[in-house]
Amino acid sequence: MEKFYLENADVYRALLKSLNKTSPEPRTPQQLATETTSPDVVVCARIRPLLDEDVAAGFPCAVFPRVARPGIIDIHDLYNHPRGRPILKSSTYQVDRTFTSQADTGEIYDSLVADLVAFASNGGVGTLFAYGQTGSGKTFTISQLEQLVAMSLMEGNDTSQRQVHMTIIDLAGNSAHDLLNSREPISILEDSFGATQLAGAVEHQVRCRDDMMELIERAASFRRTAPTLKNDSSSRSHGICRIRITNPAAGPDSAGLLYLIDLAGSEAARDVATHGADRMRETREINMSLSVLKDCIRNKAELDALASAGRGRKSKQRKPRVPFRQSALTKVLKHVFEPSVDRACKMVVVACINPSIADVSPSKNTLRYAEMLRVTVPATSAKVNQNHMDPMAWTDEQLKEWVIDKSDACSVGSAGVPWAESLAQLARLPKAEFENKCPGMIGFSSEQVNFIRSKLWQMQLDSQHGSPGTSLDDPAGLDGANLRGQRPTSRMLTRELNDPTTVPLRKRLRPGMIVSWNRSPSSDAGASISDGSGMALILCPVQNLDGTFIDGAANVVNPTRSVETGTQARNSHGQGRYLCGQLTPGQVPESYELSLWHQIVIDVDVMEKEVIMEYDAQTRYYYVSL
Ligand SMILES: Nc1ncnc2c1ncn2[C@@H]1O[C@H](COP(=O)(O)OP(=O)(O)OP(=O)(O)O)[C@@H](O)[C@H]1O
Repeated sequence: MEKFYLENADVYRALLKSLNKTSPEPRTPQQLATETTSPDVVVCARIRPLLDEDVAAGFPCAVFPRVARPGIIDIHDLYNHPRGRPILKSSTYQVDRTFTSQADTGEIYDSLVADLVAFASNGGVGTLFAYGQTGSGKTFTISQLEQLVAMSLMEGNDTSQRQVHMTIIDLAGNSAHDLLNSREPISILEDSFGATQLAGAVEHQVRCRDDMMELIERAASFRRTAPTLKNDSSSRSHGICRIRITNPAAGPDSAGLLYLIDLAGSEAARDVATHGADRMRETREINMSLSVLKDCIRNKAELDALASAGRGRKSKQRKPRVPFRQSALTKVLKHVFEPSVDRACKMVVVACINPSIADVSPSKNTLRYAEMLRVTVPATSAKVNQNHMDPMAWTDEQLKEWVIDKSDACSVGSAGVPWAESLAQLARLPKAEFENKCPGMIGFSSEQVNFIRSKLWQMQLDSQHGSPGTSLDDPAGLDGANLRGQRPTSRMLTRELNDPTTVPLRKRLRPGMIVSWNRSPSSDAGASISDGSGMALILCPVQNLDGTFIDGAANVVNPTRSVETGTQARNSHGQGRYLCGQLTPGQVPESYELSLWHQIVIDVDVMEKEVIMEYDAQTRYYYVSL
């Protein structure tokens, strides 16, 4: 085939010239107007330049990214027509971003990886995969990105506060080796807590950029020498660099992970032809692990999209399964793929392409694989879901409008809203990153940022649980006044910060809401409950109770009488009274414990306001967040 390409190189160039004038618009994968690609998985292609040896061999370039349509790539192959002159066979592929042969690795870093680093620094899990055939530039890309990551991680402003640990391994089939420890074999095990452990791998703490560079270089030298030791294993193994970033000041929950992965690639047909049985088995194993990886990336993105749309629990739609246990590679990446681990994850896939016509076939395979990783999810648009109360259903424009309205009092115009993320992404950011993004970029105080975040979640929860204040006829609900063009003044914003809702409390009461309440001095209810916290979690309206029952203070509760106020209920159905669980002060300052066994009936008349609290899984206490 190579001989055919070389003999017909001039014919090929002439055909390309005529194609520019007459070729029809190539077909691109269709996407419905109501769909979008997953915001958490970005798939891009990097086309490396033709190397000197490619040029010397005389193979022309066959891969052409479209200038006017970023993300679309044409591959023009030369087909040996049995009855006449060779003809062009063109195929078109679509990815999210294309980096042409002129783009340097810094451009990839700035547009895709810098975000992942910030994300991991704030407690998220960021993963970058480089994929492509042998010689397409995976190692070139990953090693330069590792150096740029080292520079940005170790030269940032807050290096004194964070701790960075690094592990680099390579994985061939089921056998793994520590590249920072003389290729010592390691095991991939699941511990009794279900976490994947790289047993035997040494995790190195890095304190400065030089430390990190030295480790990167050490790992690279072990990969580089491997081909002579182990039959070209550099291209037949997955190279995994794991960077764990912790910030002791922010607590154990703040630990983030950044994975930079140089995937074993598909091989050119000319290389496969000379393979023996062992090498063919290796190739099969690689293909299997890449196929499992594809399923994991796709299904995880679909699961996340379902969760973002708030349909995870209710929908009867079959939930995609993430088969991460089916290969050693995805087992190592359990943090990324396990659905039960509700960690925010972002992925970037760089498909590396060799542009030479001699390699069109593997280049097409790489781009086909890249296209399969682009997951189409329902667009979070108002057209798809008309529930205005659910911020997850807003378009980016609606989110920005809402934030601009909120930020009016801070003199920030539309240009000041910098988020590239959709709300679905934004709301799922780790809290620290959400806060990092907001105040620095749009001039909000930390109190205002907290308010915005709490409010977004409050609105989303309201919309899912169908709270009394939510209706399509009254989309204003909690915030309609501001969304409908009435610009908030700083006084309004301050008032909202104190009282986060503009709809009366009694209209918004719902199970799960925490309220503060004022116990009347005449009340005997709760007398036996030590030190009432003045806060309670609403369980259900009293009228939902069946007959009388005994509360936590041994009072007999009758749906028609109020235990708390001791007065007759406003009507015979017991409306206006709620069975609540008490929140009592915890051991840690400013923490509260939910005591469900301390149940009490509270009249709405003595409820003061909603309190937004956050649950901390480590201490098992609630903390007031607003
Ligand atoms: N963007 C680029 N600009 C210049 N040279 C490049 C670029 N990408 C790759 N190269 C060169 O191409 C050659 C092959 O690249 P590299 O070793 O990174 O490929 P690979 O896909 O990792 O291969 P393998 O799978 O065999 O490890 C190297 O000589 C590298 O310097």
